[in-house]
Amino acid sequence: MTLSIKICGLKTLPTLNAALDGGASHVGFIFFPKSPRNVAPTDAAALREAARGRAQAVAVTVDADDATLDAIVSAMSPDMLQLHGHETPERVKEIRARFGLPVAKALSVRTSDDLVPARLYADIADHLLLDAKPPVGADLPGGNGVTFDWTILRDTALPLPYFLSGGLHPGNVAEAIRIARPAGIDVSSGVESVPGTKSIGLVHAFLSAARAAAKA
Ligand SMILES: O=C(O)c1ccccc1N[C@@H]1O[C@H](COP(=O)(O)O)[C@@H](O)[C@H]1O
Repeated sequence: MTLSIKICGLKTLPTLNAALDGGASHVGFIFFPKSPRNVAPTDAAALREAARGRAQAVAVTVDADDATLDAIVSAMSPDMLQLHGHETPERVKEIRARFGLPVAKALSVRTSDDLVPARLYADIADHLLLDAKPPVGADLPGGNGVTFDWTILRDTALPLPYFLSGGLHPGNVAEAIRIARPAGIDVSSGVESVPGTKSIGLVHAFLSAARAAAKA
């Protein structure tokens, strides 16, 4: 199986290079001012250039309006958009048509009921991204380091390939892959030393654990 591996919330060249050298297929940049991983479009553009030809650059946004998306897309030309808010199927369709880019729609998951809306995005998004529901009172819709019960994915046929995310780290990614068999995995806080600061050692450990599990 070819597993896509996304390292998200990158802000610096050394950590981007760790992700690229370790074999990440996707690198993610967060455009959400409340996040400790937020980057300015111009900074993301420089990182994106460094990744060009080596990994897909993903712009992560949360209920962004057209002007915000225009600024991000024109500054850094992402390969993919990750919509991590409450974007409706109509809004996802509009964004995909406006930019002509593949879209991953994030869904917040706690129980199998939370997978039901996936069908609404079947002909509209290119991928799903299944993240755990944020804890009550959390400031962020993602990047909270929370897992959900991966076994619910065994009994549910989803209409699109999906990235599994939420609370993954070097110590649990192999089990997550074994249970869920996702098309891709995505990590942010699980490869950080403190929120917003990636650890090169953890990035390498995550990538090698994920690559080994994908081969098993
Ligand atoms: O990481 C963030 O700060 C963030 C902010 C706003 C939307 C999404 C965000 N990150 C995404 O959250 C998931 C899971 O993160 P974690 O591994 O549990 O920390 C991941 O898909 C990130 O792309």
